[in-house]
Amino acid sequence: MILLKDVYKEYGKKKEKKVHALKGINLSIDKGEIFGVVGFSGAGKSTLIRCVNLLERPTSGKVFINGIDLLDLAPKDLRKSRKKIGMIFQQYNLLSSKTIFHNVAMPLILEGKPKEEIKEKVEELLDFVGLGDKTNQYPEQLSGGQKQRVGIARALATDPDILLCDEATSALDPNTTEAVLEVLKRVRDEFKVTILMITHEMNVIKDICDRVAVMENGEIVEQGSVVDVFTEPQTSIAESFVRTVLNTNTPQSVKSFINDENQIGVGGFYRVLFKGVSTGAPLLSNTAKHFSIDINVVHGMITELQEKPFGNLIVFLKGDKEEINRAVHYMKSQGVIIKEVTQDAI
Ligand SMILES: Nc1ncnc2c1ncn2[C@@H]1O[C@H](COP(=O)(O)OP(=O)(O)OP(=O)(O)O)[C@@H](O)[C@H]1O
Repeated sequence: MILLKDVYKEYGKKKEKKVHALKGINLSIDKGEIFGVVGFSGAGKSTLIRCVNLLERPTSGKVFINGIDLLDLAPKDLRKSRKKIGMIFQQYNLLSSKTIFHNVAMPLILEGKPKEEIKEKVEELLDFVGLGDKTNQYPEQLSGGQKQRVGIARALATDPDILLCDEATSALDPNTTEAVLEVLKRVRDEFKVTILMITHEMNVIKDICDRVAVMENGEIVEQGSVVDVFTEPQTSIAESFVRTVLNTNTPQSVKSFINDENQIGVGGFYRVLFKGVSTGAPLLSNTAKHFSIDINVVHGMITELQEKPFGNLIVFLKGDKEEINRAVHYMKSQGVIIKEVTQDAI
């Protein structure tokens, strides 16, 4: 559906002033997927999303949409392909002097569609985003979340296959963000639209994305399913983003309590990750029954990822090393991920 191959983007002409905004991006996004790109300011996210519809032309590389390389197209064919790519923006980009109806109708008016067809389509879209009663109002009369829903309705007017979301919820409060994300989920489910969203908010990725790529300094440094990246981030930057929403670290007050080895005894700290079904099993009590070890739960959290439970526990396994190894082996066989960690890493 969306395929970026070795995409580079340089800004600036003079050698000493060149900015290498994208340095060889390879990305493949499937039809009907919600794909998130996260990164700090300046990582290259906006440049990346703007290269997908050629608002920015890559310096080199290829951009395939539905198997067609956009960079090979003549201007007329490019305009046609672009109609299949909708976009929504952080600042909504609505026309303040036009009504909500007119804002959503604009792409269809520009296409020269008949009035009746436009009316039917716009009303249907405004109903879809829950703003059927706002048709005659003006953007300034709406809240931020409502404006963004108008932006979504406008982007859907040309029946796109792809929706690009550029920090679409960054200006919104958490409740409004949730409502807009719900609409985006329905856009994917009901219209089968593929969604590429860039954000610096990891909670947005957690709430609606199927897969995520982490960008740093013009490169994708990590990508994978949301469950994999959240549960086992491979890079420190991915880990720091994950920590902004899943605080798996043991609070300092608990850490100082267990600082004294005499209090905890001989053994080791382990991080236990439960994904999906394994979250419901009474694993710790079974392990304590079967092996001569004590299990002390130091810290724990349970949340939901991709509508499945995910648990992260820090435990101290106390006892004979051989017995602990056998217990760890048993827990692994029950489908959890368990790793010994140093006291500093809990
Ligand atoms: N039109 C431009 N001309 C020159 N440099 C640019 C231009 N647009 C972006 N850049 C530079 O390219 C790099 C990547 O910028 P980009 O806006 O893509 O990052 P970003 O991750 O989207 O950041 P933010 O979250 O702050 O928008 C930055 O160093 C930026 O200064």
